[in-house]
Parts: sequence; C-alpha cells; structure tokens
Amino acid sequence: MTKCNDYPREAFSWRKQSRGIFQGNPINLRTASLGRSHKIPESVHDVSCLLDHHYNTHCNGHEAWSFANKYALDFLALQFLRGIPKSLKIVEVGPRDGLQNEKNIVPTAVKVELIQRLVSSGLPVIEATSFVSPKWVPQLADAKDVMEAVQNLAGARFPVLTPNVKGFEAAIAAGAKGVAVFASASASFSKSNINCSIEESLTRYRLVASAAKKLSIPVRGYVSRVVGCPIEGPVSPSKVAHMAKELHDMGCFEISLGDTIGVGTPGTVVPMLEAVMAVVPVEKLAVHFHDTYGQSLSNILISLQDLDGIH
Ligand SMILES: CC(C)(COP(=O)([O-])OP(=O)([O-])OC[C@H]1O[C@@H](n2cnc3c(N)ncnc32)[C@H](O)[C@@H]1OP(=O)([O-])[O-])[C@@H](O)C(=O)NCCC(=O)NCCSC(=O)C[C@@](C)(O)CC(=O)[O-]
Repeated sequence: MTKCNDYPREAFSWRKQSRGIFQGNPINLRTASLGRSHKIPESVHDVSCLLDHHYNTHCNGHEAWSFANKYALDFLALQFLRGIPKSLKIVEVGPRDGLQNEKNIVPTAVKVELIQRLVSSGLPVIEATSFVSPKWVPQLADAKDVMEAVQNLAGARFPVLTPNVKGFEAAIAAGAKGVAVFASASASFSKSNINCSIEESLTRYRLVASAAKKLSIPVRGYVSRVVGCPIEGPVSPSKVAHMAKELHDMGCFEISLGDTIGVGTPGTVVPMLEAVMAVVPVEKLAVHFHDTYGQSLSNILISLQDLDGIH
C-alpha cells in the first residue's frame, strides 16, 4: 500500500458534532483506539469485555465504584452500539486486494486453498482475482486458473475485477458470474492504476456494464481514493459523489467507496459518505477501508453508525 507521510491528518473540519460520536465519550475514544492496537472485537460481547478489563486495571479495590461504573459503562456501550445494523454483508477481498501487493508471487494452489478456507469460514462473497494485464499486475497473472478452480465451490460467490471489456470477456470465459469495475475519484490514480483519464475509465466501464447486462452478470463498482490521494491531497466529497453516481447510473448494483491509502478518519469519511448518500441510495453503498494508519475500524464503525443500510 502506498505510504503518504506528508498527508495532512485532519484536512477537513469535523461536521457531525451533533451526533455526539467521539466527543470525549470514553467508550468512543477507547473503541477508536482498537484499530491502532489491531485488536478486533469479534462481537458486541468482546467489546464489552475489553472495556471492563480496561476499567478494572485502573480501579483496584474500589468495588462499589467499580460496580456502579461497570453498569455505567455497559449502558454507554449499548448507546454506542445503537444504530449498528443487525446484519451486514462482508465482501472478502484478500485473495485479490491482498495478494496483488505481495512481493513474491503466491502459487496458484496456495491461492485456491486460501479461497477454500475463506469459504469454509462462512464468508458469502470472496473476490477471487482480477482479469487485468499481467504486465501491470504479475501477481494475478493466473486469474484464469484460479477462477476455474474455485468457480464451483459451494457457499460463496467469487466476483473478479475487470478493467475493460477484454478482462470482462476473459473472466466470463473462465466461469466468473460477477465482476467489479474500479474507477477513481483522483485523476492521477486513474492514470497510474488503469492508464487512462477518469472520463475514459467511465467510457470503458459503460461498455463492460452493457456487455454484462446482456448476460445478466452483476457488476459492482469501486470508487478509489475517496478521501485522499498522495498526489492530489484531500479529495473533495463532491468528486466522489459524482463518480459513485456515474457507476450507479451505468448499472452497478453496489458501489464500494475505497480509502485506498488509509488516510481517512471519521472526520473526513462522514462528509464523503453524506455527499454520496445524497445521490446514490444508501442500500447500494459499501465501504472499503485500508488500515495503513490504524483508522480502518473507526472508519467502519462510523460508517455503520451513520449509514443504516450500508454494506
Ligand atoms: C487497464 C490496463 C489493462 C490498461 O493497460 P494498458 O497498458 O493501457 O492497456 P492496453 O490496452 O494498451 O494493452 C496493453 C497490453 O495489456 C493487454 N491487456 C489489456 N487489458 C487486459 C486485460 N484485461 N487482461 C489481460 N491483458 C490485458 C493488452 O492485450 C496488451 O497486451 P500486449 O499486446 O502488450 O501483449 C492496465 O492498466 C491494468 O491492467 N490495470 C490494472 C491495475 C490493477 O489491477 N490495479 C489494482 C486494482 S486495486 C484498486 O484499483 C483499488 C481497489 C479496487 O482495491 C479499491 C481501493 O482500495 O480503493
């Protein structure tokens, strides 16, 4: 993942004061730090355990105070988790987004086993690979073999990335039943990632969407660099909204908003989400956060709290 040492940490003003999130509430602040420690709560119960533990280590012996505060913390934890959807869909992207960045090329058999294990863990959607130029991404040059090996695994869907009609046709020939196109809100990333301007990318993706429609293949759309870009700096929410709407209008059933370099914080993510929600129905939105600066969990949390219906 690209590093961005010069990026201003808080380039946008904080706009959700009225929600009371991250406003000095000890529960909120502590949970935000979970991302930095990479300690991922697997359930509501785990979050509660962590809070109890933290409290007790600071309150030796004061049992009455401890008892009262335990209930206060439980109450706050419940308040904090209010608004989190009862269910959400996880789109696992490790075999694609993870392995495309590996220095060494992972053998096809290992990739297939990874995907099999992800399926057996219960994940419903696993991006298996990308049908992109092997000159650009040699790590995924075995896309055809991976797809052919996993396409009939039961229990999950295996969409693949396709940057153009050539990639789409190759994906379908290998057995893909769902694809994703990937555009960017940053012109410089569009050029460096897919070697074309934003407008050219939309023209390509309209062709992919049209070919997919004829075959009833669902197309997911990504918008990358939704809060910041190491070349262009902060990315305006209106640019992201424009890209999301273009992808939605061409027929993408879901739009995933990607903080590609992990520079987002709740302060920048919320205004971006609000701008996108004004033009694309929230039930069509998903978020994709990289943990480069330890912010992914707090960004996911704020997205889930803010956007009832988001994926
Ligand atoms: C888009 C291109 C192909 C343009 O690359 P180009 O060099 O401009 O393409 P071209 O049309 O001039 O073709 C050059 C060569 O590539 C071939 N080619 C052309 N298309 C394909 C294809 N689909 N599959 C296989 N081969 C292809 C084509 O046939 C030709 O082969 P040659 O004649 O030289 O032997 C290239 O830039 C590319 O493949 N880029 C993909 C890069 C990539 O996968 N990046 C990572 C994606 S992750 C991401 O974007 C972010 C995301 C989604 O994770 C969310 C987030 O975090 O924000």
